[in-house]
Amino acid sequence: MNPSEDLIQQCLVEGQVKFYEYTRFKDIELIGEGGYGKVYRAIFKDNEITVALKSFKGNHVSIKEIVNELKLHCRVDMHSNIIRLHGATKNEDKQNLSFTHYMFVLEYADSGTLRSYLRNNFKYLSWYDKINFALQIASAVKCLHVEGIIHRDLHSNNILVHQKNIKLTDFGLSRRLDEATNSNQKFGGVIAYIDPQGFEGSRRGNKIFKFNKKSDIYSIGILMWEISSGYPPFKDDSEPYQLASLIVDIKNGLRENHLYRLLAA
Ligand SMILES: Nc1ncnc2c1ncn2[C@@H]1O[C@H](COP(=O)(O)OP(=O)(O)OP(=O)(O)O)[C@@H](O)[C@H]1O
Repeated sequence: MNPSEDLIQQCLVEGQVKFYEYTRFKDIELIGEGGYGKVYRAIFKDNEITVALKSFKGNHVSIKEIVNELKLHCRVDMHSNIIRLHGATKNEDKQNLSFTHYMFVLEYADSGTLRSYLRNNFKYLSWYDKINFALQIASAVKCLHVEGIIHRDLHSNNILVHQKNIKLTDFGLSRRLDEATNSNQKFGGVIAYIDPQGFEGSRRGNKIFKFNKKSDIYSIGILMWEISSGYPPFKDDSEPYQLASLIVDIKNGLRENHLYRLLAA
């Protein structure tokens, strides 16, 4: 075992995360790939339950970040709108090894990301459904905040849908509030959802801007706009925004306009 894997091992030994032998899974099939690694659907042989297995690419993510995500996830693993962390497994396939072969074993969400769900189902959603989504997102984020965690990366590709219910996921960028407010933040996340104060560079007046609970609330506001309009924010196919100019425009007060979108539809 390499020394950094000790950190994960420590989480397992301390009983914070349950370990499952890889051989207890079958029908493992790739279903998605994010910036940090691959996601597989698999069946847990003991009870035939479908789960998601999340692996991590080498160089893109440090073991420290994986352990951070594991520990934060454990602290909020009791909310029905937060994807459940069942445990961890270790892929012994030596051909397929990258940085680490540990994988998270997660609850499987059967309807994909909120972004794709809205794209495919928006016309079938009632206002009751949309308000329900908004309430469930707010409730999941409230749970994080009560535990002193800020998510920092809330957007419609980090929110999954299962049986018409919200499942918040991806704590890769999340931090405990005390850590987040005591450290210089690199900002992550998807531009349109990021608290515009984060674009002020590292300084705002004489103060260094720290992402905080209100930053998550801003992202929820953007998500509510998206749920009510059915469009991803600032996505205009006829005139796509350049990233740099979008940042400047948002800094200068640009916001999405719900009425305009409805009329344009
Ligand atoms: N628990 C899950 N159940 C079902 N599908 C999932 C689950 N977790 C992830 N996926 C699918 O796998 C894809 C990749 O997920 P992942 O969290 O690795 O990346 P991402 O959020 O898209 O990107 P990044 O990690 O760079 O922010 C998702 O877009 C989703 O379609």
